[in-house]
Formats: sequence, structure tokens, C-alpha cells
Amino acid sequence: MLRIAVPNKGSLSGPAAEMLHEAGYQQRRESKELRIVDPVNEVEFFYLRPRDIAIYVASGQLDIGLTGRDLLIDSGADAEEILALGFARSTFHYAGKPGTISGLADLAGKTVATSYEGIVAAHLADHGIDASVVHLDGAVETAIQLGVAQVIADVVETGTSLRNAGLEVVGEPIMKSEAVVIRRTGADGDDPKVHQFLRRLQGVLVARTYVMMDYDCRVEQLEKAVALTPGLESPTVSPLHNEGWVAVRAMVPAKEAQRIMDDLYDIGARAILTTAIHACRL
Ligand SMILES: Nc1ncnc2c1ncn2[C@@H]1O[C@H](COP(=O)(O)OP(=O)(O)OP(=O)(O)O)[C@@H](O)[C@H]1O
Ligand SMILES: O=P(O)(O)OC[C@H]1O[C@H](OP(=O)(O)OP(=O)(O)O)[C@H](O)[C@@H]1O
Ligand SMILES: [Mg+2]
Repeated sequence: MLRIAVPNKGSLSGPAAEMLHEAGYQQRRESKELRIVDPVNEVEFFYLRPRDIAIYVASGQLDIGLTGRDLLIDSGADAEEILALGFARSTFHYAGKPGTISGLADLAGKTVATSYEGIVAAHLADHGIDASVVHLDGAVETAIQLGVAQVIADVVETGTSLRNAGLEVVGEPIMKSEAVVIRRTGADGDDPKVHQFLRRLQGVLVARTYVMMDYDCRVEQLEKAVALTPGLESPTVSPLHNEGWVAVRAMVPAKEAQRIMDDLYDIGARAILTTAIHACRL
């Protein structure tokens, strides 16, 4: 049975459960459940604090885990990222009161408040900056106003929390994060159960990113049409009953679907339809 760690709370928890559900796995019905077995798929899910997931996976007791890239790196645990999942996207930044800190060098001698001590200590050391780090569990934006630190280092998504606290980012992002699948460093890379799990999640990612496009066009326009919709391998082209016309079917990126439909229409394609993809194995 494959043993998988899933975030039990916070920003990762809802989207992770949704993705697993879309991939055909049974998920818990109540937020208090800490472990469930999906007997059909032979998977056991452990609902753990997102911060602890890399530690459990590194211990070898759990085969894989879903967590944030920043949490993985912060933990320093012996685990590695094997698939990026595209949700819980964020950047990690230093921030301070406007006009007080203009660049990294100004951090010297300051106190930095953060929930991600591992990332911050390593970043400061890499840049040869001598600053203190104070660990706070959350709401670190308030640390400056309350005099616990002169600088913070925290997750930024929309920037609303920083703006509300009257702070602005300092310098370039320390890192970019998103939800990721992890396994123990050097774990058996050929485990077929792990591969099947990853293929299912990749199928969800593709189904979320692409739509299926169908249209009819005249044979003379086919090369131009295919250039607009090259598909993943190559589009399917079938003859229509009316001579001189073909039907074309190809996957296209969902974000570009409307523009591609306009371009196809302009070159004479008609009956252009897009449909959602519910599941996929590439
Ligand atoms: N506002 C946000 N937008 C996107 N991702 C976020 C946001 N806040 C946290 N994350 C990401 O979620 C992960 C942290 O999850 P975690 O559950 O520990 O924190 P949280 O969502 O801040 O929850 P809590 O504050 O309740 O502990 C990290 O990978 C982080 O980058
Ligand atoms: O840029 P934004 O869209 O405002 O998002 C970033 C904020 O979201 C998270 O906070 P959360 O709500 O999880 O509270 P916390 O600080 O207590 O973790 C993070 O720690 C930032 O404070
Ligand atoms: Mg938080």
C-alpha cells in the first residue's frame, strides 16, 4: 500500500484534497480525520501539518508527500521535489517599512522575523550578512510595528498583507514556491505505485491546463490550421462527407483557446468547438 502525506490545514490543504479527488482518490470526509485508507487504489493517506510532511517523508515511513517547496527547503529534511503541482503559488520576500531598508546590505545588524528560519538563515549566510533571526509562528507582518524586528521575511501572494501592515518588499524574491510532491532523497525511483500516482496527478494538471478543440476546415487551409493547433503529438484529421473539407481535433492550452478560435475562424475554419478534458494520461 502506498503511504502518502497530505496537508491537514492551511493554504495547501483544500487544493491538495481537491486535486487528489480529481485524480480518483478517496479523501477524508471530516477535517478531524488524521488517516484514511483508499482500498480500491491501495493508498493510505496521512493528514499531517504541512511543516512536518518533509520530515515524515525523509524518515522513510511515508513514501511520498504533498507540501510547499518553501516548507521542504525550510525543513532541511532529506527529501526531494519530484513534481510541481501549480497551486499555492507564492514568493518569499524580505520586507520592511518604506525608506528604512533599500537593499540586502541594509539587513546587516538587523533582526529579521520569520516563520521560515531555515530559508532565511541560509540566505543570509550565502550573502555574508550578519543579522539575527527571530522565529514567529505567523502574522509576522505585525512584528515590525510591535518592535520585535526591523525586517520580516515572509510568504507574499497578492501583497495585501504587506500593504495592510504598511510594509514594502526589499530586493529580489528569496524564492518562488508552489505545492510539490516530494519523496525521500535517493528513494527507489522505479516504484511502479509511485509512478502511477504521479501519472494520475500529471493527468489532472493536463486536464486543468488544456481543452479539446474540434473544427472543420477546407483542405486548402489545413496546413495553416494545423500550425495554429499543433496538438501534443499531432492533430487528428478526418475526412468529412462533403469533399474538400476535413474535421480536425487537437488539444490546445485553455488560456489560448479564445485567441486560437478567432484565428481559426479568420482562416475559414467553422463549427469550432472547445470541450473540457476531465482526465488524461499522456
Ligand atoms: N496567501 C498564500 N497564498 C499562496 N500560498 C500560500 C499563502 N500562504 C501560505 N502559502 C503557502 O502555503 C504553504 C504554507 O502552508 P501552511 O499551511 O503552513 O501555512 P498557511 O497557509 O499560512 O496556514 P497557517 O497560517 O494556518 O498555518 C507554503 O508553501 C506557502 O508558500
Ligand atoms: O500576499 P497575501 O495575499 O496577503 O498572502 C500572504 C500572506 O498569507 C499568509 O498568511 P496567513 O493568512 O496564512 O497567516 P499567517 O501569517 O498567520 O500564516 C502569509 O504568511 C502572508 O502573511
Ligand atoms: Mg500562514
